[in-house]
Amino acid sequence: MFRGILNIHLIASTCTRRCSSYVKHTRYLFDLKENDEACRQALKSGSFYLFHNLLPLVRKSDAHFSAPVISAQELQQTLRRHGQDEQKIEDSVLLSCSQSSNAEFALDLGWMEKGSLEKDYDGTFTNLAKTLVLLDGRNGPVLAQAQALLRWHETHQFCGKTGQPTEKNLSGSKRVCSTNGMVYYPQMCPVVITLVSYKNHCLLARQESFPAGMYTALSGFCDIGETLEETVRREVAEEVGLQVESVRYFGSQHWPFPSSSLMVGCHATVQHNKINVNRSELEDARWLSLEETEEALQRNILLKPENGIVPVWLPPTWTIAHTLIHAWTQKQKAHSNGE
Ligand SMILES: NC(=O)C1=CN([C@@H]2O[C@H](COP(=O)(O)OP(=O)(O)OC[C@H]3O[C@@H](n4cnc5c(N)ncnc54)[C@H](O)[C@@H]3O)[C@@H](O)[C@H]2O)C=CC1
Ligand SMILES: [Mg+2]
Repeated sequence: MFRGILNIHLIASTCTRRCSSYVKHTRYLFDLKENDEACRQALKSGSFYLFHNLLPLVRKSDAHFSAPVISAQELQQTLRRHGQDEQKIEDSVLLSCSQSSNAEFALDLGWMEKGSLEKDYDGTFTNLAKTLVLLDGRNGPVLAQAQALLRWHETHQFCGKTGQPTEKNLSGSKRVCSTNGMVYYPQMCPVVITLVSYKNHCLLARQESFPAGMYTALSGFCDIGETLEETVRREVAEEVGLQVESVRYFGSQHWPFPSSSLMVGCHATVQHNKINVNRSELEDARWLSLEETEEALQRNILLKPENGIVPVWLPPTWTIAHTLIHAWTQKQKAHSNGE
């Protein structure tokens, strides 16, 4: 009894500590977003992810990529060494801040010479679409966020109404029209990603542009006026000719392609398994058994062909596609164990 109460007390105090540090950290981030002076101070001691014309700086080791984090001091030295104005650091956009209140930014050095920057930082500015699935841990989501935000700023330099320049606030959380004061905020397109299942099989598909052997769940952009459930039903009907029976929300993730999307993951069941693949949208779609899906989950990187065929592999563990498919296998196993 005493132990039980102690445990509850410990859980409650750990939660209070964690919750209060979360709140503190969130309030600090809010201040950096809104207050130019606070952000200017944070830029002096922050950490930076570097880009060159929207290509992130990465370092390769074996088959994996990681993104180097550059300190404000290192970045200032680089700018000085190349005879550049240190004020250019203020072109950065704020990404987040660590628990120790160290702010993280992204900066596009597209106006500088690419080769010499790569030499300075012992890395390469690489196509994110090609490296994203090879990035581990936190690197994938952070570069996805950074590229999407930098791209939004690059493509929103003028007001859509007056045609006059817009100005970035220091953190990059908005742009304001220099003449009519209209405020623009970074935007994301809602996209549904749906794992369709029928009994103990799930449906995976691929587009021609995917790396060889990579399959994933069905996805599609929401049309204006649609609910998420309506998008799920329409996309499944359009892409594989099936009628959805039930839809269940699973989770979400930001995705940087083609510009910036909010991926909304759903599970859906269908009434029968006879698919009619729309070849203008998909190269292939196929039902995988629980065992086949579990094997595919173990492979989350492009593999060498076996007898001329690349085995089915799935996006990496940190993607919504992977977690959606993994959750389905867990549920199937629990179901077959009678849980
Ligand atoms: N994070 C993840 O795990 C996954 C992410 N995705 C992402 O989902 C996104 C959408 O998937 P798709 O099957 O290609 O969508 P889709 O099935 O809706 O087809 C794409 C087409 O939709 C049209 N479209 C409508 N609204 C659009 C908009 N706002 N932006 C761009 N095109 C629009 C265009 O004609 C485009 O060619 C892709 O960007 C893809 O990278 C896809 C699978 C897994
Ligand atoms: Mg699609």
